[in-house]
Amino acid sequence: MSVDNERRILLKAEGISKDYVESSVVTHVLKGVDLDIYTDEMVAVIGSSGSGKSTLLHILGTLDKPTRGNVYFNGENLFKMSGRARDYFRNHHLGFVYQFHHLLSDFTSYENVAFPLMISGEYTKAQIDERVKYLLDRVGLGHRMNHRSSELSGGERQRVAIARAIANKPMLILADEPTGNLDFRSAGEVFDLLTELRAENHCSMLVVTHDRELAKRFERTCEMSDGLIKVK
Ligand SMILES: Nc1ncnc2c1ncn2[C@@H]1O[C@H](COP(=O)(O)OP(=O)(O)OP(=O)(O)O)[C@@H](O)[C@H]1O
Repeated sequence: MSVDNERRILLKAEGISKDYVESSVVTHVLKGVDLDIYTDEMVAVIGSSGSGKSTLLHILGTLDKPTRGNVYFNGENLFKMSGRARDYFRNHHLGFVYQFHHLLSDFTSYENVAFPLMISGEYTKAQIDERVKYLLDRVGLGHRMNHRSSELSGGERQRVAIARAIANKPMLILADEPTGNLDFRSAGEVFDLLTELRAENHCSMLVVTHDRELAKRFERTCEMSDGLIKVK
């Protein structure tokens, strides 16, 4: 393996804590999580319901701020950036997949995948058209391009959501129970697709899940419990 192909740390989370305060009651959800994600790797964070997996994913994805601790991406402290720089970072380098697809239901598959490319402002209309059609074909939905997401099955919606997450060629995909809402067969197909596209794009992927069977399919699994990651 040449030096260029060696894995290096892409994302480093250090001492991440998150407290929620409601009616003067403080809940310490995360209590100092440390986590490294390397380039071109797939990691699962497993933990029971309420252990703080989604909270951690939101913080790593800069959708929420930690109470204490830092997140570095390629060595840069994400929470020391300006809000605008963080938005740019999120739009250009991260892809998100959620349990409930989060597609815009009145828009077509084509439009849902095209939006992140249009927002980035870095592609011509012809480039967007080529990429969207390629991705929808790749996830097996070339024939559903002009269907609204409300007209698709759960598995099909999740495949559109994967195409959308990968559209901008992100360096890291963050997925929150990406197969949690699907039956056994669709879940397997969606997971296979996610792993194939991740490998083709050489990006990293962090999946949070409570599904131990799913977690077995990862190169590396971390266990979240009592607000900490116990096994790295
Ligand atoms: N905005 C909030 N305000 C107050 N408490 C919150 C908030 N968001 C999450 N929590 C609490 O933080 C804890 C962790 O929630 P989180 O959604 O991160 O867990 P999870 O491991 O992803 O659970 P699940 O697998 O059920 O989705 C829960 O006890 C939840 O009630």
